Amino acid sequence: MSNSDRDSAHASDISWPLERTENQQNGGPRTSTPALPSLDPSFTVGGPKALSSISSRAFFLGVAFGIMSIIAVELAYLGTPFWRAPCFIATLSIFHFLEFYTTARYNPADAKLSSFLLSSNGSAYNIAHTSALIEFSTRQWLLSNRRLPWLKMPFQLPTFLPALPPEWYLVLGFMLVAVGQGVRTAAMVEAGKSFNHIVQSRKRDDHVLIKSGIYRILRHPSYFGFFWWGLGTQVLLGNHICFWAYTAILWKFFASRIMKEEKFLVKFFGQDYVQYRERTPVLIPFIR
Ligand SMILES: C[S@@+](CC[C@H](N)C(=O)[O-])C[C@H]1O[C@@H](n2cnc3c(N)ncnc32)[C@H](O)[C@@H]1O
Repeated sequence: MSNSDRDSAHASDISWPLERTENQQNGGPRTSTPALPSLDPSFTVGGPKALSSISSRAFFLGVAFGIMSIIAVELAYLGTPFWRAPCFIATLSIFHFLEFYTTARYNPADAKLSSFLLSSNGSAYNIAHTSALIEFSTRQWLLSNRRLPWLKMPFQLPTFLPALPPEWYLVLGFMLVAVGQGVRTAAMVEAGKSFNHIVQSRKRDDHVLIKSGIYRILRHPSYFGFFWWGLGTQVLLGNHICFWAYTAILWKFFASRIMKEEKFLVKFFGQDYVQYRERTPVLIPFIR
């Protein structure tokens, strides 16, 4: 068989249905394509793994990250501290994208729409981030009005209004956000199939005790990461009220979650977990 014969034989294998019909009408070779395997309904519209919804959320987060980063850089260039607000939204976009991406890459069987943690975090989560933006914007607006006396203020400015935090505070904020995000992602990578956004009350066959990588240093690295990331965002914004509110709410949430989670881990892994717990810290203040 010459090269051109081989090419035309191959071409007929992948021909479209219309061409195949013409082939058959002309008495050409009969070809048939195997039927497509039926699609798991969870991947279709409305399902928990709907591919269209997953792609649109990833697109939305990418666009939000891009636009917010450009605005933040522009505002910083213009010398206004308002750049911190779009920077905060950009860090949120990265966080939510990485929650899904890391699950899809290292624990694909568990990857679903809710892995973005966009709507499954409850109203407290949304209220917290909205409050952070409100506190920041209000304070910045009041401060900028104080610097522009020709702007008529509708009320007397409070004299206790805190000024913007110093530069080193900003560096600390960036470091907390970067370290927190890095540690959380590293934990999800290391734990792989054993990582689940929902605390498991029954041991799955593929659930193994992870004591390696970042888990060698920290007992709950993904919680450690989220705790310090959350506080870092408030340091970055220079928020005073939300910083303490985030500290209290996150601390209470993780203290109770760790206690509940460890009861199950002791049930799953027995002495192995008890010994691991003894020698590995959490590094969230006052959680042993
Ligand atoms: C959201 S993940 C958080 C994991 C861990 N607490 C952390 O902060 O990195 C929750 C799931 O991880 C599992 N898990 C927690 N620590 C684990 C470990 N060292 N090895 C294996 N599974 C673990 C729990 O059983 C639970 O189902």
